[in-house]
Amino acid sequence: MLDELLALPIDQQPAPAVSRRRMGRIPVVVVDHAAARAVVSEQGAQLLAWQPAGAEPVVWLSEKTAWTPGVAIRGGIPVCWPWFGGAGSPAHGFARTSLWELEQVEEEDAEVRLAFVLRSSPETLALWPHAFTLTARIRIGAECTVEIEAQGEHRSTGALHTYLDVAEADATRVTGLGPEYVDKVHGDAPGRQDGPLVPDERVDRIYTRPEPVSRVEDAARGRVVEVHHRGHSDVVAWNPGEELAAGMADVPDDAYRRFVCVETARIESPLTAGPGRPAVLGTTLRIGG
Ligand SMILES: O=P(O)(O)OC[C@H]1O[C@@H](O)[C@H](O)[C@@H](O)[C@@H]1O
Repeated sequence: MLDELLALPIDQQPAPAVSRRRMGRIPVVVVDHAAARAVVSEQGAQLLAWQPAGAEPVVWLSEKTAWTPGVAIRGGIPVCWPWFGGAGSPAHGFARTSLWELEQVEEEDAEVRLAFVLRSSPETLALWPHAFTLTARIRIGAECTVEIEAQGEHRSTGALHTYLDVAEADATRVTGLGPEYVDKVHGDAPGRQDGPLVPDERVDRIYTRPEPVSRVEDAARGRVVEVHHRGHSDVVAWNPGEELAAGMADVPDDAYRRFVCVETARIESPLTAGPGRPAVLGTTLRIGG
């Protein structure tokens, strides 16, 4: 998928290692730098692919993504804001299906930095009655960071909904999630985590006392990916499992075995922005030892 995106015709070249292209009618920014290759969708300011030099791709992107403007893209790191899940409509907020503005492109020796902005408009005010400026800063290099900063006067929930590519979910262990969770598969029942999470069946959990770093140990590939959380109150672990995945038009039937979502989230404790006090949520992916 990354190679396919990198091969799209170029619309514009804002920096030597950065080009703007189009996947269907969705504009995307392609980074082809010595430190890493990556693709970011201008719809949603959504990282779609990140491959540090010498490594295999780190995030999962569905090959059944529709690439239809206004329809959520399945994979990468969707920015879910200003609400998490079904707290409003559309699910996971409007940020992921809105077209953002590419505001900044900086190319350095070690990384490329992109900034995207989404501002309130009559369309967003009809869905959520608050004026806001939401900035997404994305750093692409040996590590990858996605950070959102919300300005205005409001309370919001949200998540950086990372889909991590794993060779075999059954042989994957996720640690650092903390001892307690709310189990969305079983009617929000409280649960206790003993040892690592192995996503070998449907999982939909909000971990409410997570550690600052989650580790995804992909035993089949012999790789560990660290997810460093910043500004979060919760971490969500999600995999649809076989039955749910079979009913999802944008997920190939067996693909639920090849990803696990580890999401940096603010759910139990909303993000609060005020004058001169923006609210920030960030996630950094790093290949660990
Ligand atoms: O299908 P969507 O809207 O992208 O959501 C995917 C999943 O996202 C997770 O964050 C939620 O906890 C799940 O309940 C949800 O099913």
